[in-house]
Amino acid sequence: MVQYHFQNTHFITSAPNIQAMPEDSGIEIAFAGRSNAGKSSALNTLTRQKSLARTSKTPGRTQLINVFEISEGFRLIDLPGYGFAQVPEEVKKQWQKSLSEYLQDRQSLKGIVVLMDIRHPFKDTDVGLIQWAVDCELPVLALLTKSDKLKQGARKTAILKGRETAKAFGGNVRVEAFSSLKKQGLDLLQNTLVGWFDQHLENSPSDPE
Ligand SMILES: Nc1nc2c(ncn2[C@@H]2O[C@H](COP(=O)(O)OP(=O)(O)OP(=O)(O)O)[C@@H](O)[C@H]2O)c(=O)[nH]1
Ligand SMILES: [Mg+2]
Repeated sequence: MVQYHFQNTHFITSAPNIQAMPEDSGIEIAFAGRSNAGKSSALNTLTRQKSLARTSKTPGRTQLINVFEISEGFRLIDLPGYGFAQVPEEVKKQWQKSLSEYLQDRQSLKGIVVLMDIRHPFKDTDVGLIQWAVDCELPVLALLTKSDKLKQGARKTAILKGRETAKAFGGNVRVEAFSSLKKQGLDLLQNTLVGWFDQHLENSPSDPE
């Protein structure tokens, strides 16, 4: 059985496009979501590292495809955030292009964590991304982030509403609350990724050992 030591995750590269990424083999799980949703923070929480992925109060911090490796052949990808208006049009175009190329062409992509602020989840682009992943038969973990920003009652309501929304996608979409600040949902995130990794190892034993 493979042990995944998330705390050993290290930075590999920041790629402007998929050509600049490591060889397309092994298993990759991508963290996607709107700018400022908490993708980089979630990666840091998952890997128990303060500043593995750069976080920022300013939306649009992650403009490149950041590649991290847990161990050989097991990678986590911090994708550029979408949906942030205050970026020059040219820059925006370039990074949306690298994002869609990555999602469409990357063979090693085996699961997507879609992060959405619990206070305003399931915006059009989120919905489009989740539906796309479901259509490609990729499993999706939808994390409602910054759950510490809501009181318990409102948090529960948001989760239930999110799960109701997720039913419409018709695929393997799980919705859970997450807080990097409070470490809420951390075990769930970790266990889900381990499940995805293990499933792919079972299906293709020639993949990484
Ligand atoms: N209260 C609270 N704030 C959070 C949490 N997670 C992230 N934040 C804050 O939200 C802001 C954005 O976080 P990032 O992790 O940089 O967001 P991102 O999705 O990587 O953003 P881009 O790289 O711009 O796409 C930062 O100010 C974080 O401190 C959380 O669980 N709770
Ligand atoms: Mg980021």
